[in-house]
Formats: sequence, C-alpha cells, structure tokens
Amino acid sequence: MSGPPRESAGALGAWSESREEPSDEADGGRNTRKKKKKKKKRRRRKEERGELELGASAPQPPRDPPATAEEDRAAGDADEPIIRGIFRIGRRSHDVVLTARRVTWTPIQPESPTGDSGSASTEEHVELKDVFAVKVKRRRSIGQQSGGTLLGITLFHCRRKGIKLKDAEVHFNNLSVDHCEVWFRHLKELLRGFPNRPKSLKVFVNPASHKKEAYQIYLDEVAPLFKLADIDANVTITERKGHALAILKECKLDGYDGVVCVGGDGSVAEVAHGLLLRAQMDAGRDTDSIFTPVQAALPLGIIPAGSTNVVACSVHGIRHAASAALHIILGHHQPVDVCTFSSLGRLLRFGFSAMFGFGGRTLALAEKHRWMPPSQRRDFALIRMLANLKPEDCELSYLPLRVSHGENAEQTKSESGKVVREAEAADPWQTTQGLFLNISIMAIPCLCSMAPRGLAPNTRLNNGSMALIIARNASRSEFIKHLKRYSGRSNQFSFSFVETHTVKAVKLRPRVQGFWTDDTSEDNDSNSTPILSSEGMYPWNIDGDLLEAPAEILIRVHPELLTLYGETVEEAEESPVKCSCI
Ligand SMILES: Nc1ncnc2c1ncn2[C@@H]1O[C@H](COP(=O)(O)OP(=O)(O)OP(=O)(O)O)[C@@H](O)[C@H]1O
Repeated sequence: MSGPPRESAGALGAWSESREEPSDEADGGRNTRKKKKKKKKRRRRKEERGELELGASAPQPPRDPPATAEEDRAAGDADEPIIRGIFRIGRRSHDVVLTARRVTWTPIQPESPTGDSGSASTEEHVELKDVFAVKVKRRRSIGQQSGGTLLGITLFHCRRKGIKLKDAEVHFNNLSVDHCEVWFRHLKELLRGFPNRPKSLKVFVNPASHKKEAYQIYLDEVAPLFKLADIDANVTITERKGHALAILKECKLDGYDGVVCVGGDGSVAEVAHGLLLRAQMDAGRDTDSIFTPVQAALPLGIIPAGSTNVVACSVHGIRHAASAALHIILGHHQPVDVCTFSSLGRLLRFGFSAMFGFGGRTLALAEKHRWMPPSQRRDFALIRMLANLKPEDCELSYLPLRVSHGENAEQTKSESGKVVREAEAADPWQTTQGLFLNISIMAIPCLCSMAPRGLAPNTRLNNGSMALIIARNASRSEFIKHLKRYSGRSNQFSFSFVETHTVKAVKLRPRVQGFWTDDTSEDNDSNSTPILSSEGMYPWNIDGDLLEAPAEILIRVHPELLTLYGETVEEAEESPVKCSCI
C-alpha cells in the first residue's frame, strides 16, 4: 500500500473496540426485527436510487455486488469503481473508492473562501490481494457480548517490509449502519473471490523444538491472525517423534485446506514426508518399488520455530512467524520440488535435501549428545568432526540435467500438468569413485542464516533439478575455508576439490564395509583413511534429520511434488551468522 495506515500491535490486542459482522447483531426483540425489515426496505429503495453506494461526490452509477472477484476481473473492469463513499480515516474525511483490485482513499479538501484548492491531496490505497479480513467495528461496554454502537469498518491487511510481512489495519469510520453494511458486503464478496486462501487447517506443533517455545509462538503470533482471518485451526501438539506422521497416515484430510507445521526442519521433514506418503497411499502407489509419486493433496505451511529452519527460510527468506502465517492466510502457493530417497527399490522417505559424509556424521554425533542444548551440541559435533576429518570411500553416480532448447526438445510436465521447463534431455549416468569429504544433494536452495544465499545457491525451489555438490578429499584447512565461505560473498565452490552439478538423480554406494568406527579421538589426525562401517549403516543428514541407511541410496527429484505456503526468495534476509567454531 502507498501510505502508512496504523500498524496493529498484535492483530487482536490492539483492537480496543469490539467488532462483529452486521449479521451477528442480535437484539432478539420483535420490534427490532420489524424496524430492521422497514430499514431493509428503505435501504433497498435507497440502493436502487444509488444514494447509498455512491456518496454525493460520486458520479458513477451504482452496481450490483459482483458474484465473485474473479467474475469481475474476468469482465476486465478491475479498476472500475464498484462503490464509493465518505469515511473518516484518522481525523479527516476521505473519499473512498472500492474497485475489484483495491480500496483507494483521498482526503476531502475543505473549500476555502478564496477558492484556493489548498495543498494537493495524497491518495492512498490498499490492494485487496493483501487484505485478509474485514470486520465491523463497534463500541461495546465491558461485558457486552453483542450489539453496541457501530463505528465503521476495519480492513486488516498485510504490509511488506523487505521480505517480512506484517499485519496492519485501516479504520474506515462512519456511523451509518446502512453505509457500512453495503461496504462490508462488497468487501466480503470480493475477498471470497481470492483462490487458495484456507478456511480450515490442520496444525502440528512440536513443543520440543528449539527452546521449547513453538507452542507459545503459535499462540502469540499465529493463532490471533488465523482467528482474524476466520480460519478454523485443528491443533495437535505432538508428543513424540513420529506422532505427526502417524496422524497424517490415518486422519481424514478432506475437511482441511492445508496443513501447518510449527517447528524446525526435523518437524517439517516429518510432516512433508507424512503428507506425501499419505498421497501415495491414497493413490494406491506401491512405495516398495520404483514409482512415480503423486502430488500431496494439501499445501504445507511452515511456522519457523526450530533451531534450524532451512525449509521455512527458503520460502519466506526470514525466520519470522507472522510472515509465515500471513503467507498461509493470503494463500501464497509456492510449488516445490521434492526428492525421494530409496534403497534396494524401497522408499525410505521424501525430503528436500541430504548430506552424506561430513554433514551426515556431524549430525549423527550431535544426536548422540541430545542432552546438550541444540547450538552447543551442533558446535561440539562440528569441532569434533573437523578435528578428525575423514573422507568417505564411495562410488557416486549421477544423472545430469542438460537443458536444450532445440526443435526436438521435449516438454517436461509436472504431475499438475504444468510445463516446468522448456526442454531437457538426460545424459546417461556418470560415475565417479574415490574419497569424498562431503556430498550434498539439494532440491531447494536451502537458505539459512549460516548461508544467506543458500547451501545450494544454484538451484531453485521448482526448477525440476537438484544441486549435487561434491567436496573431494582435501586438507582440513582447505575444507574449513570452503565451509566458511557459505556465510560470506565469496564463491564457496571455487576450490579445486569442489564440484557442482545440476542433476535429476544420484546414486551413492559406500565402497568399504569393514568395521564401524565412531573414533573421534584427537590424536588421530590422518584424514586420508576413510571411515569404515561394520554394520553397513551410513548416517545421512536428510533435512536435518538423521537417517541411518544401508548400502546404496538412490535419490530422485520430482518436480513440484509439494506446494508450500510462501514464495520464491533470492536471498535470506536474516543477519548472516558465522559459525562461531570455525
Ligand atoms: N513432543 C516431542 N518430543 C520430542 N521430540 C519431538 C516431539 N514432537 C516431535 N518431535 C521430533 O523432534 C524432532 C526435532 O524437531 P524440530 O526440528 O522441530 O526442532 P529443532 O529444535 O529444530 O530440532 P533440531 O535441533 O533437531 O533440528 C523432529 O524430528 C520431531 O519429529
């Protein structure tokens, strides 16, 4: 919007006057009903004469309210005034115009006796695509449940500050019930025309995330906005790992418009996996064989409340619960590519990103020290693994993605049927083997405060490919330099031991199966001896969740398999955090 309407200090809290919709007004008395009937008649007659819809200053003819905003837009008159009237906004009277696209208001200049027009009046507006609630504003005495003196109507909308979204409100004051009711009706009707805005959500809150404040974040920053937007939220506070997954496998999802996860990456990964697994079950897909997955039935909203929030940051650009809630409320849909991780033909899980080698082993070590606070155990594991840096001996195959724009180019379609790339052709599998310090496979950019441009800056949320980042064996100091560059501006990939590829699939097979060692003793500083595993289990870091996987893993990308609430973000707006320990 162009001007600064008063920002709400927590959408509900700042609302000192009571509010309700006109239809909720209840006095119960017969006389009142009669009066209402008469009033209605009078109003209808007035409407017919155009006296209500258009103020004295409005030359436009009255119009019927649009059946839906889309119909109106389709008629190509999105900028045609639908209704016009006078409201007080702040201390001044304003000429207010509603179109299918926006509400615009201009201060009414008092005519001066000298005929001067005075200073130029500034027009302000709010786009309806940013408006998420309209309420009737009334003054009620303490304890009064209904009725009350009507004061006007209030629009609640979303304001952008960089990539941060904030809720704000504009009060349109007018004591005429008829006037306000007509405006209210039109606004409600127009808002109903926006697609994707959820009315009912299934919410999972992980109370154990980060500093155990996820539920409080939900109560303070999200629930009030959902209430304002008339969203019905069914909340489950998860009791253990796997709880959300178990519910998603069995619960009825028909009544919901979306699923929301309040937590960190581990919780998001579990809910995303659950939603996608449920979609495969409903579609009768056999996940014990190579299969083409179907899209998740519902979009997923992420309220960041964890110690790592890479997925949330990739679609919001910031760890900010209110921004995330507003993306959900306004129905901002962002299709996202998702990977399947399978072994011996069986699906292990769905996910957005994976790390093998240093990334996997560091997480495995951190998980063994769960009793430590999250940041402490992460730093501890990082230092221990760097001190004992060892490569993995494995065979790595990948299917590169080659984009061609020639005549023979095929069109690739996502499961939704949308063309996701102009053309591409896959080269045959390429295979390399040797010692690797770390292998990252990422279907989304993975923005975070440690890497504002992303752990995989060369990939996009829905470009139908994955970034494969290979760090071959190198000295500890070179590897640390490579890691440090993620938080800065220098290219983290400009090292001779680092390779990046754009791929459709990756196969990774650890080559040595000797004995397991979790030996991280400081005196062993040789980083040329590969890590051996006796149990044939290798730790993978999949979206911050530990997966102990046997043998060969196949990772395939599936374009736009899941829709997240959010949008494409180029760079995280988090203040960059340098890892304190390297
Ligand atoms: N009530 C619970 N108690 C313990 N763990 C839970 C509970 N509910 C869910 N979990 C699990 O906790 C794990 C970590 O949660 P989440 O990622 O939200 O928090 P986090 O602080 O970012 O954690 P991490 O530091 O492990 O990334 C998830 O795998 C989730 O399944």
